[in-house]
Amino acid sequence: MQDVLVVGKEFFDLPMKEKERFYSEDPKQSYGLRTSLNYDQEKVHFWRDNFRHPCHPLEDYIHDWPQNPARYREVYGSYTVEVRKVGLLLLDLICEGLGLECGYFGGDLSQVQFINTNHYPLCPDPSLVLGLPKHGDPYLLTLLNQGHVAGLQVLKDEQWLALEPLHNAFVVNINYMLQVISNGKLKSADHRVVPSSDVARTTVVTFISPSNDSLIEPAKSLLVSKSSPPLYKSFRFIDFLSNYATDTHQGKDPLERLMVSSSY
Ligand SMILES: O=C(O)CCC(=O)C(=O)O
Ligand SMILES: [Fe+2]
Repeated sequence: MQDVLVVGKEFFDLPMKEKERFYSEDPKQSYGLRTSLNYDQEKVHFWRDNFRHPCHPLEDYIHDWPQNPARYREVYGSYTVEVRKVGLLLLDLICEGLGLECGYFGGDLSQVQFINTNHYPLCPDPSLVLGLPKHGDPYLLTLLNQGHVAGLQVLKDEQWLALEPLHNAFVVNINYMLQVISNGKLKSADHRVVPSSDVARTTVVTFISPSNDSLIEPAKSLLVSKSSPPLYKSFRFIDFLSNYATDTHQGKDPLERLMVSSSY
C-alpha cells in the first residue's frame, strides 16, 4: 500500500514535459492527467492534480501507462490486481448482507476498474480553496488508500468530520450505484478534501464500476413487499454519468433525477 503512494508521488514530481502527453481536462475522459474536477464549468479550481486510468483487465491497459517512473507499471499493476480481490470480496459480503443472490455484483456491474492518483500540493492559504469539493462517487465501490496525511472529510448530520488516516487501511466508500441497487438501504457518503499549508498529500483511489451499458436498477429481490417499492428508475450507467459532473458541480443530488418520485 505504501509503494503505490511513493510511485504515485514520483509521477507527480516528474517535470511537466514528461507528464504533458497525458494531460486532458475533459471530465468524461477515463484516462488522463488533470488538475481539477470540471475545469470548464467551475469558477474556482480545486487544489489537486489527478491522474486516472482504467486498469482491468490489466493486459488491455498496462501498455498505455507511464514508463516513467520506471517502477510505475510493475507497482501499479500488482496493486490494482490485489485491490480488485479485496473489492470483490467486500462486494460479496455486501451481497450477503443485503440478502441478494450470490454473485449479484459479478459480471457487468463490477467489470470496470479505475485507478485514480490524487496529489494535493502544499497550499499557501487553505481557507481559500478545497482540494476536492463535496461529492459522492458515481460508481459501485471505492477503496481509498489515503497514506498517512489527513485531509479527507465526510458529511454526517450536516457536519464535516475528518477521517484520520489509519496505517495500511482502506477507506471504503459506498457509491451511488450501490445506493440504487440496494434501493437506498446503503447510502453513498458525501465527502470532500481540504488542502494543507504544512504537508502535501498523495492518495490512490480504486473505483470498481459498472460497464457503461450496464442496466442499473434496485435489485428485484429487495422489492418483494409492498412496503418497499422501488425508489429509483432503471437506467443505463452511461446515462447517469452524462449528468453526474454537472449535477455535482451545481450542488444537486445526481440521483434526484432518477427517483421514481422525481418530476424530471
Ligand atoms: O483523496 C482523497 O482523500 C479522496 C479522493 C476522492 O474523493 C476521489 O478521488 O473521488
Ligand atoms: Fe470521491
